[in-house]
Amino acid sequence: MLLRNSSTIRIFTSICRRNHRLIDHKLYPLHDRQSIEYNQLILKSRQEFISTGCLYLPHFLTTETRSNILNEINSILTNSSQNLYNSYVEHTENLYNTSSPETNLNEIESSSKTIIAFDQISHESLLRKIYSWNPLINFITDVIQIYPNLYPSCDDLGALYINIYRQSNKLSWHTDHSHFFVNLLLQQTSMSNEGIFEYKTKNNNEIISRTDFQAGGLVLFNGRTYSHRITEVRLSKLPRINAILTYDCHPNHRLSNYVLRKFFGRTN
Ligand SMILES: O=C(O)CCC(=O)C(=O)O
Ligand SMILES: [Fe+2]
Repeated sequence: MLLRNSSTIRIFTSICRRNHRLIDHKLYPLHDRQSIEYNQLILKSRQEFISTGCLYLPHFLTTETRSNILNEINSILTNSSQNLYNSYVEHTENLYNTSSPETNLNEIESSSKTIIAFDQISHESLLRKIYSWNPLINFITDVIQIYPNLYPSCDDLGALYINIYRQSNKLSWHTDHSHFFVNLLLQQTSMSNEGIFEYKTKNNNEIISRTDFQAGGLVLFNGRTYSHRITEVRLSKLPRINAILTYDCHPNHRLSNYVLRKFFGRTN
């Protein structure tokens, strides 16, 4: 019995250890929630998130993890590109609003990108491992401190998805429903002023342009309070690629059919 228990613990520890090696665990000791280093990281991260609405953790993924994930994505792109959804959305500043007859045409923006939905990402994918890795969920819970618990979404399409911004793609100014989104930066464009994440400060006086963002970083952003956008990719042959990880305070979170149709072009 003792033997079985200790071998179960060994297997469990080795799975956890393998997962924490996917990220730069020396810089970000998410696996060691009791440590002083972890608590210092929470204090610093929370301060950045609360004061600016944007927490940026550079070099979050190891170079190897990022390149393996990009290989996974390239194989999805070559094997199923005709099944991927090229989303084109017209929207007001609130991305999720149904446009009403009263909407002034000048207020309408448009956005376009290619999306790889959750059900198109393989079950063995490293992205899925990172998405459901409990230390990451605990870390986000500890930084945000709005909800006692966060859970991976149950949505078959929107739980975890990949955005690809190619030439002429962009995401116009908008705010989100959710208090936060988690964004893994996987590839930046080859042009320093294209496919850039920008947001407005609270009183909309200033636009912050995050030209410092690099592939491999993790971003936690308060998209409900701060209007944000991705600038157009014009000349870059290299698309901007990023993954959105959706967590919610309810364990049974799903997107509405309206949102699914709008963003994924289908409901299942
Ligand atoms: O693709 C991005 O980096 C931003 C995504 C975003 O703002 C959104 O999906 O609401
Ligand atoms: Fe957004």
